[in-house]
Amino acid sequence: MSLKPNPAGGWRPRLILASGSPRRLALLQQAGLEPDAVLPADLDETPRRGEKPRDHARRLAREKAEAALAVARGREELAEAFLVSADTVVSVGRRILPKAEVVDEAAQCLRLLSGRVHRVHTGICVATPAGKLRERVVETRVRFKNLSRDELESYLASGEWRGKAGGYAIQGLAGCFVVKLVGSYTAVVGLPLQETVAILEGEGYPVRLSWLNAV
Ligand SMILES: Cc1cn([C@H]2C[C@H](O)[C@@H](COP(=O)(O)OP(=O)(O)OP(=O)(O)O)O2)c(=O)[nH]c1=O
Repeated sequence: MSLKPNPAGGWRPRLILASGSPRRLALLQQAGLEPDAVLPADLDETPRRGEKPRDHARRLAREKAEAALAVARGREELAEAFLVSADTVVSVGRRILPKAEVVDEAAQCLRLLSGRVHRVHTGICVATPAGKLRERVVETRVRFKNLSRDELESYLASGEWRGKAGGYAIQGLAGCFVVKLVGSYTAVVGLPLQETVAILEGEGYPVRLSWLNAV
């Protein structure tokens, strides 16, 4: 890989985040990584018939990466970049819960999640400057307390569920519902940091270079 000078950071390779999620940007920054470009992909996220939740998360992460790569190819300054995309899916058994857009959807999800264990599958896809795609799905099990009618209504009134897989955001008020979590907290929020950093480092991206000046 031939490195080009990067105005944002010496000679480090360019980094693209293929996501419009502010949580994913914040998580990447938490890992000391500042993307040079943010390229959200607009995809049809409907699950295929019979598609398993983890396969769905893997496929969408890859499709987001491919869509963003097509855009990046047309931009000289993004040549030879690393790219990161992700997709988060909440499931109960084989059932994939929607990304709640209206209050009824969120209410249905939360009634289903109340007092039970569910799974959060976050697919990640890392594209390298050499054109390789590395994929991984991180699975986390989360148990919610029994939600009272009051809790449910207050949560729905907060609006925090909007645009979130399974109709909740663990990093907000819904953190109060979690009895137990086995797996990766950052994967539930939207980007599993340990696994993302491991893939980037394994492919030669100098992740820890940017940690040197972290306070
Ligand atoms: C379960 C859960 C999901 N989420 C969010 C993460 C994702 O943003 C969203 C799931 O939808 P995604 O389709 O994974 O992502 P997105 O549409 O928000 O962004 P993009 O496709 O551009 O990357 O739900 C939380 O923020 N907290 C949670 O606890």
